[in-house]
Amino acid sequence: MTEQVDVVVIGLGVGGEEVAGKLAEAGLSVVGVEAGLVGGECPYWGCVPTKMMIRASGIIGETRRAAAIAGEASIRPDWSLVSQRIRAEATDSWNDKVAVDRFEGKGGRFVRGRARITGRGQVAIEDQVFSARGGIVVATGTVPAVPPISGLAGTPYWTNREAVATEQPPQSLVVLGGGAIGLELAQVFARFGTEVTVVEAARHLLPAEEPEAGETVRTVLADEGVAIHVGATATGVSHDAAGFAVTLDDGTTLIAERLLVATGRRPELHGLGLEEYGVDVDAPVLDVDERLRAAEGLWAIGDVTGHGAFTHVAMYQAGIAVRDILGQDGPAASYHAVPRVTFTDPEVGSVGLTEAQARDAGLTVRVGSSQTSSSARGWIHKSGNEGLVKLIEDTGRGVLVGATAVGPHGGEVLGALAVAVHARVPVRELRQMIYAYPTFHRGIEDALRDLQGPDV
Ligand SMILES: Cc1cc2nc3c(=O)[nH]c(=O)nc-3n(C[C@H](O)[C@H](O)[C@H](O)COP(=O)(O)OP(=O)(O)OC[C@H]3O[C@@H](n4cnc5c(N)ncnc54)[C@H](O)[C@@H]3O)c2cc1C
Ligand SMILES: NC(=O)c1ccc[n+]([C@@H]2O[C@H](COP(=O)([O-])OP(=O)(O)OC[C@H]3O[C@@H](n4cnc5c(N)ncnc54)[C@H](O)[C@@H]3O)[C@@H](O)[C@H]2O)c1
Repeated sequence: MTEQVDVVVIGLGVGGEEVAGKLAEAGLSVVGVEAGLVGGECPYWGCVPTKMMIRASGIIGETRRAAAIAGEASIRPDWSLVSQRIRAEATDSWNDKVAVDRFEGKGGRFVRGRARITGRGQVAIEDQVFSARGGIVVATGTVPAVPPISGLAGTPYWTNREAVATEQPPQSLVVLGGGAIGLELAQVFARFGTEVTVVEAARHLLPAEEPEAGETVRTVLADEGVAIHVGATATGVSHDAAGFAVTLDDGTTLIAERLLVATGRRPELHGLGLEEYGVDVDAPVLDVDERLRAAEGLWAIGDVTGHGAFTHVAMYQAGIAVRDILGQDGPAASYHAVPRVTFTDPEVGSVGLTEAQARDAGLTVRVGSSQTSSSARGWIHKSGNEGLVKLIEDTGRGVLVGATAVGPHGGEVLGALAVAVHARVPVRELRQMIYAYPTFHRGIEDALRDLQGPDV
């Protein structure tokens, strides 16, 4: 028996849950299908629990900075507080009943299982089949991209999921990948007493960011005792009762109790039945237009679309897809000012293009930067004041096309920069603004002064 409905949403992570809930509230008959937990990666294994871990490790970091400023302080890190908080407050011990009830309370119909498109407008979950006259929304997210390193497959390596669920920090940990996941978790575990080694294949940590950002984080992590290998490739992994041995291309062998693989994430397009819509399932991402349409009657949102694997991008796209499905007007998707924050200490906030990306795009750029430690607030802050602001101006238009804020509250300083890049505020306007004294965001004014050359 095939049931007729308006829309089927495949995957109820942050993006799919938002679309399905909003469409149900608008009065459509909506089926939401989820193979795992409603809410997806962010609340159960991603943003929320990792930021709880970071909140705790941040207190440890600040306590260790106290001596030079406020007096001797000591702290005995207790992981059980973090582990219990993740279970009690973030994940309900990985139970999504509240989220399922919330969706059903909006009038949605929930189906647990793995969905597959079996024809245009048709979705099957085992022997349940739905015909969606209004269309299908794919919001299936990503899975960890595990590199094909000899010996790795079949070992009990961690991804973010095991790292979040662990009830005690390991004695020692090798982190493969110096991106957002790798560095956030490396600093957390190091501050809780784990001996951590990071292995990053690129020349800098956080290679998607400005090199200065990665270098600043590298210095701070190294000072905190994290061993860092950049430009290093793992050539082999083995595991026995004693733990992991990871061999690098320079012959070094790293020994650790645990191995965290944090080498990126990728959409899984196979097995969804997307061929029914002529989609190339070997492509790296599910391509969508500015209305989030992947084909006639098929929408896709969130990480699967490859426009930035962030909760705020999934939510932003959800809003546009909902409007389009409901036939409402509104602005099309634009990605010229996607903000992103890596919540290390110091935080790395950035928006838009890096200097290299702007030059590669053929823009004529001016670059200005300032060091947090040279600002009044950074000097007052003292320990833990490593950071910078870097601005990328397109001189042709006299606007910022990219910016980075590294430092204490770098992700909050980013707010002002995101407005400037998003709204294309002229640089000459930014220079006439008044910046409150003594804030970290006054570093923006210093960096504007550093932009060399005449104003347009
Ligand atoms: C450790 C970590 C930390 C992060 N921290 C941040 C952060 O601080 N800030 C931020 O903005 N982002 C962060 N992210 C990224 C954020 O979690 C993702 O961008 C977000 O979850 C994407 O939402 P989504 O709905 O696209 O996909 P997901 O949340 O991945 O949800 C997709 C859902 O689809 C389901 N699914 C897949 N295939 C099927 C199928 N065939 N049938 C039914 N269901 C299916 C999956 O089970 C899953 O629940 C972090 C990610 C990780 C891993
Ligand atoms: N604060 C946040 O917003 C936040 C936090 C965590 C994750 N995320 C999202 O999740 C996504 C995935 O995170 P991630 O850290 O896994 O990916 P990432 O792409 O940010 O970083 C992966 C890193 O691994 C390196 N790498 C790849 N293969 C390697 C190998 N074989 N050996 C050594 N290094 C290797 C890459 O050069 C890169 O630096 C991020 O891109 C981000 O969008 C966001």
